[in-house]
Amino acid sequence: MVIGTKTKNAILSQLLHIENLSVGYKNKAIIEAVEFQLNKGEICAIVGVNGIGKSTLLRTLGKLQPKINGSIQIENRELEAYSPIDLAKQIALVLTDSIASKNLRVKELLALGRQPHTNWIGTLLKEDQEIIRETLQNFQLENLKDKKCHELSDGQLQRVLIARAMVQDTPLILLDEPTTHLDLSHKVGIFKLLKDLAHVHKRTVLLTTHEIELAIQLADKMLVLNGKENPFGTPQDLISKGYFDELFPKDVVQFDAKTGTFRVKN
Ligand SMILES: Nc1ncnc2c1ncn2[C@@H]1O[C@H](COP(=O)(O)OP(=O)(O)OP(=O)(O)O)[C@@H](O)[C@H]1O
Repeated sequence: MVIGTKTKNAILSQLLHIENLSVGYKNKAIIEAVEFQLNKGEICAIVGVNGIGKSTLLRTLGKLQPKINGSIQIENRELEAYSPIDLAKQIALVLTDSIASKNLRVKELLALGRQPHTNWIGTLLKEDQEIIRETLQNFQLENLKDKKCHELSDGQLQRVLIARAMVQDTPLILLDEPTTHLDLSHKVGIFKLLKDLAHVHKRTVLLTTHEIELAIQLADKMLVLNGKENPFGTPQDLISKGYFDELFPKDVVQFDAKTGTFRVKN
């Protein structure tokens, strides 16, 4: 079979390919038949009501728990085929609540992010030091670099964790609710930072969030977990097909397709 240039380019730019995926616990599926693809340099938000399975899906994509069925491919290779060290070069995981290392200083946490690229005793080469220095600068963290992580505000800690994902230098970054506990301007700040990682630094960014209105404005693609068809597409595409109208009970909130916002029903 001869593959056309267009198809070849599509395969080359595709990073994540999910087919007929079921995730859950002890072989009991919580979310089924998830299908989507993400290209290099795209940002995608996973949304859905409390308890629908957003974190479970993200953890499965990060290989923190096994899938139940279907296929997860990164760079055309099944997730199961990656060794832990190879996977750490493909995926950076940002899970705010589980940071075990809050006693570390910011610069030490960032240095840990280089681990997949350093030797077994974790010696940082000049190049690693330079990446850390540049990232501290780009994320406006220079004045915080000697602070311990437990001394940071939620917004600062979130920026540090994303910076660590950046120094890990992986094509895919997965984040579980990166804007929880933040005020609106810091939520927007984090979303814009992530959009920058995708569009400027060409990382593929996949996050779970309850900030549907921000995601509509700032994400390239969205996956709406609704427990039925779990639609995936551009925010505009999903709006025009009415998927946000059905997300919450209509007698509580109503979606306004013109403004892309939810209104409280009186
Ligand atoms: N370790 C576990 N064992 C069994 N069931 C679990 C476990 N963790 C979560 N669940 C269940 O899986 C379902 C999905 O949970 P999950 O945390 O993925 O949802 P979510 O969409 O991220 O929710 P939220 O928006 O509230 O954070 C829930 O019914 C939850 O009770």
